[in-house]
Amino acid sequence: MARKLHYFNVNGLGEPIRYMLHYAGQKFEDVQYDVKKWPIPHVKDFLPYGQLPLYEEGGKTLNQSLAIARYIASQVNLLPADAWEQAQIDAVALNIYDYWSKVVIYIKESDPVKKAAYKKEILEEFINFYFSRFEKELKKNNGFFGNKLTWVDFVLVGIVEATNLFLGIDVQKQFPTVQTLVTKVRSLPGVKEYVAKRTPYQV
Ligand SMILES: N[C@@H](CCC(=O)N[C@@H](CS)C(=O)NCC(=O)O)C(=O)O
Repeated sequence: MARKLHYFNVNGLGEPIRYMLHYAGQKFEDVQYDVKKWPIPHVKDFLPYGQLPLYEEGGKTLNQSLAIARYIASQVNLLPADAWEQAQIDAVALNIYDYWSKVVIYIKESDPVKKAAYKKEILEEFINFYFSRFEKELKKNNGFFGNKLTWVDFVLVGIVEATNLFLGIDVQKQFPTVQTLVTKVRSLPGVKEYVAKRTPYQV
C-alpha cells in the first residue's frame, strides 16, 4: 500500500510521524516542501484545511498531526489496547499541544518587542509549568507516559525538538527524565538511522 507523508522541510508537527514510520519500518514517501517557498499555491489549495501535515494511504488522506500519529500508532503497536489508557495518552498529547500553542503565538508574532517579551514568558513560565508536569508523569511510569512506549512519547520528542529549533534552546537539559526519553526515542532502531542522515533543519 502506497503511503506518503506531506510536510515541511522543518522539524515540526510532522517529525514524530516520520519517526514512528521509520521505527515501524514502514515504507513511505517523505514529501517535503520548502518552508521558505510557502505558500505553494498548488499544494496549499489541495490541502483540506490549507495546512500540513497530510498523510496519504491507499488513495485516502488524513490531516491533523495528532490524528495521523494516533492512526499510525494503531497500525504499529504504539497505541495501548485498553480504552482508559488510550484516553490518558490522548490527554497527554493534548496537554503537549496546549504547551505548543503558546510557542506558535511566539512564532507568529512579528513585532520584535512583543516577540522578545513573549519569549521571556515562555522561557520563565510556560516551559516550567508544562515540562515539570511532563517530567512528573514520565517519572511515575518508568520514563514513558504510558506503561510502555506509545505514540505520545514520539509526540513529546517532536515538540522538544521544535521548541529547540524555534527558541534556540535545549529545553530537555532542564528536565532529566524528558532528556532520557529524547535520547531513548532518538536511539530506537529506524529512528537512529533516520536522525543520523536527515538534513539539519533551520528556521
Ligand atoms: N492542528 C494542525 C495544525 C497544523 C499546522 O499548524 N500546520 C502548519 C505547520 S506546523 C502549517 O501548515 N502552516 C502553514 C500554513 O498555515 O499555511 C495539526 O496538528 O496538524
